[in-house]
Amino acid sequence: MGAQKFLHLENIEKRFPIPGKKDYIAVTDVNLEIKQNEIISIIGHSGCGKSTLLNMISGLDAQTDGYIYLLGKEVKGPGPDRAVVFQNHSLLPWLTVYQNIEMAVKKVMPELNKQELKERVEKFVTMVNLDHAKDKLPDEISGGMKQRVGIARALAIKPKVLLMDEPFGALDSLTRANLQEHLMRIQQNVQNTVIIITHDVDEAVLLSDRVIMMTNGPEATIGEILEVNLPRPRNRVELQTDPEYTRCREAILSFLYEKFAKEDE
Ligand SMILES: Nc1ncnc2c1ncn2[C@@H]1O[C@H](COP(=O)(O)OP(=O)(O)OP(=O)(O)O)[C@@H](O)[C@H]1O
Repeated sequence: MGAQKFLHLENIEKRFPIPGKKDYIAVTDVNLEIKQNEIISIIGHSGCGKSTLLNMISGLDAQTDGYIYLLGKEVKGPGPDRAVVFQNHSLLPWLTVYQNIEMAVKKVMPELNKQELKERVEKFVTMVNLDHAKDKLPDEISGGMKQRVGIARALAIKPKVLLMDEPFGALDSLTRANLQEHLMRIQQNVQNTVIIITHDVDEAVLLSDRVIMMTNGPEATIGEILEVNLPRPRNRVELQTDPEYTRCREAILSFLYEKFAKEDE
């Protein structure tokens, strides 16, 4: 028997029933193997099934055909081994930054004693540089800070896979760059497997080891997979003149705007 695969998607299909009509086949024939500690991004035009795919990996939705395995075990629903960060920070407004993270850790790691719990929460508050804001409520901090809390909360439960659905999509470009830096730095520390959905070509190249490019729906599937052979840590300014960066950017742009251009975007 070969080595166990980390995360494996096999012949995934998702159909949505449409009342009175034929089912809508959003994605089909998706086969993908994701390695441990790998950062991959999924890019494609609106409606190509990126969120659908992520929801199936998270277990929030079920595929209508095919299998998803995490470390050999079939994914059949949500679980703490897969944490999700959404575009709109889903923090509880009546809890402070600290308490939002604490609540998640308490739930997933009930075995921790008071001191261990405190240390764990503080470690992740510090990891996203929010020590100064730990007693603030979500309404009292900026959008970028809220998203950092979301990332800290997701990572604090020690997931095997971090799933991010356009996590920086709602932020201005400077805040977005700042969060990308946070994510890259954190990744160097915690070595998670990260799957990130993005519409942003530069973000995909900057962050990823591989970029998964989806064809347009209906019946969207993986069109091409691009390997990004850039060493880490990556510096966004230096990358601008790196031939590998340019090659990757051009490959994605050509896929999205030549091979699979979409008129209505
Ligand atoms: N519950 C549903 N019922 C019917 N069709 C659905 C449902 N959810 C999604 N779809 C359709 O499946 C396709 C894929 O949707 P999905 O949200 O995964 O795309 P996406 O690539 O994430 O889009 P965007 O980039 O705009 O967020 C779309 O055509 C969408 O309309």
